[in-house]
Amino acid sequence: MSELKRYHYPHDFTLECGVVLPEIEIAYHTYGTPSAENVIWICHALTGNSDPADWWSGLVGEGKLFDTRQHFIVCANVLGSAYGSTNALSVNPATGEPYYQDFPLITIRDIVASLDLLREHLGIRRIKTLVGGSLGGQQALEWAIQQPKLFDQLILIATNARMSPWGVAFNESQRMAIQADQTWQERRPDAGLSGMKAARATALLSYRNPKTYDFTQPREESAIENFRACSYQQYQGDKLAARFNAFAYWTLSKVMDSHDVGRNRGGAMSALNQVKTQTLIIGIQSDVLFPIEEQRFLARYIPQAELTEIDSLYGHDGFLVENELMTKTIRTWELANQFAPREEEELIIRDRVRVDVRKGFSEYIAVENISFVATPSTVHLINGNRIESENNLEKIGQALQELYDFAPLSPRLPHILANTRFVKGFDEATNRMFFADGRTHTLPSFPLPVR
Ligand SMILES: CC(=O)SCCNC(=O)CCNC(=O)[C@H](O)C(C)(C)COP(=O)(O)OP(=O)(O)OC[C@H]1O[C@@H](n2cnc3c(N)ncnc32)[C@H](O)[C@@H]1OP(=O)(O)O
Ligand SMILES: N[C@@H](CCO)C(=O)O
Repeated sequence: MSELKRYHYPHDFTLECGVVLPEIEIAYHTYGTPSAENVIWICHALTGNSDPADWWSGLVGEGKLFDTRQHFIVCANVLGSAYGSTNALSVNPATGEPYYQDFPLITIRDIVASLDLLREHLGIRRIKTLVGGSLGGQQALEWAIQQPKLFDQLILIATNARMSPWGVAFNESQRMAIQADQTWQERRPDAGLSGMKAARATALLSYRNPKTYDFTQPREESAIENFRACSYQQYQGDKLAARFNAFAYWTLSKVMDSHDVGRNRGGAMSALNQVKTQTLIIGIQSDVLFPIEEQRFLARYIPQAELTEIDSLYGHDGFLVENELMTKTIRTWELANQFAPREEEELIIRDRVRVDVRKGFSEYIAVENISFVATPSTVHLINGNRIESENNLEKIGQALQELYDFAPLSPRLPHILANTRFVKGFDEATNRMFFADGRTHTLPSFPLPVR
């Protein structure tokens, strides 16, 4: 657990829309002790808060991917949100009353400006990893464009370079639900709350997909009304209403709409090209709100980007739910990053890795069993066996996991694995690996115990 902290910035804060907030407050959490090299900055999504150990508990905590014992983890609540930073319910110093409907238009760039103020306040000069999903990814991307030298690693999950017309339309439909609430123009904290419930229920349709509902809300055989899916939608509206407000929902949906990294920068491609950080992009194939094409677009135009596409029953919300998959994907990428190739190698290796081997390599980590993938259709095992396949590495991985006990693997294995992207050859007789730079490494021979 970590306490909510507050940073008060007592100066004019000029928003992109031209409005000046006379002061702002940023609510934030930190975990761990800072050093020059251990800062991880997490950006939260639409209804998240500044405590990632709360909403991303599968990834943030002791011994987890973002290990609070090793890293200094920072997360700030975004301007306009309901969780402590300046928002529509804050008192407007000019009037002595809450802003309510007068709260101005906020953009991702405004949020990033506030994050950067907090960074300076905390004395952070270098951020090892900047990570965010959805609206969090939009912030992370914008920040990495503005300050390409500040970050070592950038992880963008289920996000995009600019909000699509489809996404804007979803948000507008949700705002229409809020507007239809007769209380919406009233100046009180719970104005528009019923409308927000309908908005959340609508949003759920974009965070999930038909398969999610088939699986989690199956139709009752004999029912002719009051289906499971109905009470689920109602419940989700109520659940958000218990922790959020319509003003914050309205503000942040507009933040999302205005997101376009290409604005006043000659377009998105040119903006993405300004990212100089090693970047991992994770897309969810079943995401209907931030479709996979949007992450492919990011990967195409961010110079040092890797794209991993994952499958999740949960669609867009997969980034909040698929902890194991996220952990494995990010760990794999981080390991490989420790051995960045020289530029001329990069061309050759990346081509091969991207198209063929890389997928296998990722799967290796995911299933913790394949020593390396020599060709797209041949998997070499640590015990010297070999499996031929039609490049269906996932199936092989599953089969292997059922067959072998991988517990006794060498502690040096991660190092070896990280090098596999440079492997040029493997001699099965001697267990020797030949690297692109001429080095060799002999794998320990451990006949793995068969389960
Ligand atoms: C821990 C926190 O509250 S974090 C607070 C900050 N929130 C955030 O950061 C936002 C990010 N989080 C989210 O958006 C969500 O929490 C997610 C996506 C991670 C998970 O969504 P959830 O709503 O928890 O999961 P899911 O869609 O499976 O719904 C489960 C809930 O619906 C209820 N439910 C499921 N089916 C039905 C149904 N047919 N009728 C009524 N209720 C139903 C379940 O009982 C469960 O209730 P509970 O949350 O009170 O335990
Ligand atoms: N479930 C997420 C959706 C937006 O990414 C949230 O409520 O923040």
